Amino acid sequence: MTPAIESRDLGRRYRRTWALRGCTLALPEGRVIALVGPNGAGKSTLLNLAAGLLQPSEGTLRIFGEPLDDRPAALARISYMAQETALYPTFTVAELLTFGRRLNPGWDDRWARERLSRLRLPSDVPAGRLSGGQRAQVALVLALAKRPRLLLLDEPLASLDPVARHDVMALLMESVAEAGMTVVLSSHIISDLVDTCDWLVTINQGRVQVSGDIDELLATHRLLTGPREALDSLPPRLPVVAHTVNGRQASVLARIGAHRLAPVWTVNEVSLDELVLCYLRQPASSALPGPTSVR
Ligand SMILES: Nc1ncnc2c1ncn2[C@@H]1O[C@H](COP(=O)(O)OP(=O)(O)OP(=O)(O)O)[C@@H](O)[C@H]1O
Repeated sequence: MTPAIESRDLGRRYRRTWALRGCTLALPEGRVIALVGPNGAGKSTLLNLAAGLLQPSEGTLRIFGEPLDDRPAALARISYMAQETALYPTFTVAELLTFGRRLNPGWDDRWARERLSRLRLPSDVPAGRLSGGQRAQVALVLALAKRPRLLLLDEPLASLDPVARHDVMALLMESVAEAGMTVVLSSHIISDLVDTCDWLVTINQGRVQVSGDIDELLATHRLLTGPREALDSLPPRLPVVAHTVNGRQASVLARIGAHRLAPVWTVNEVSLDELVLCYLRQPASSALPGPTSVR
């Protein structure tokens, strides 16, 4: 299957600083993809490149198998909700809908109106007077009404209270189930994404560390605990993501695969939170499967 997003050695720099470098990825279509990384990791840069709002400084990027271009037909397939929810503050919700309808050939006006009224979002109030949560919901409805094949969301939950977070995610998941689109959403809080995403990308200091199916990542990573002397007995080729030594005890997060371990190790499953945290604490660790790994 052609990946939704495919990049090879993609990089973008601002003057001398590389915001993203050596990014080789193949993100499958039809998935809800979590893009996780600390502040300044390069998440927005990658999303802006995928949305066609930034040009690469090096490398290539394909969306649904085609190089990015700015023809209306190509851009119509992509919706992007940027970090600072960019709704024109003086426009009412009704005016924003009209705006969207006029600009987007595939606009689903009936769906958007029905959804806004179900969410009890007022249509005659200027966007600037809505609460942060309401603005996020309106922005998401607008992004979805375009009927995109690829939806890019840059920290859609930032600054929302728990109820608004829940409502925004519920709206998103309902729409994903209806439309079967590909969604990439960034966050630095993995717990927001655990229940919704099925593919994980971690990005750290401008580099992609992990890209993989979440179930598969959880099935292949294990947390090992044992005496510190046993560290020397670990298989030499075992991919170790991180290890810590506390007194006489060692803890190791490793991508186990078919490796056999000495019986001194206690082997436990790892949660997605723990897995992400370990990778993000070790910028040099990588478990990136190659670009051909899409199934
Ligand atoms: N317009 C710009 N000019 C100069 N440097 C920039 C610009 N935009 C981003 N950067 C730098 O590029 C790096 C990656 O930034 P980016 O916004 O992509 O990170 P991020 O992972 O989205 O961070 P956050 O979680 O804080 O939003 C950072 O070091 C940032 O300072």
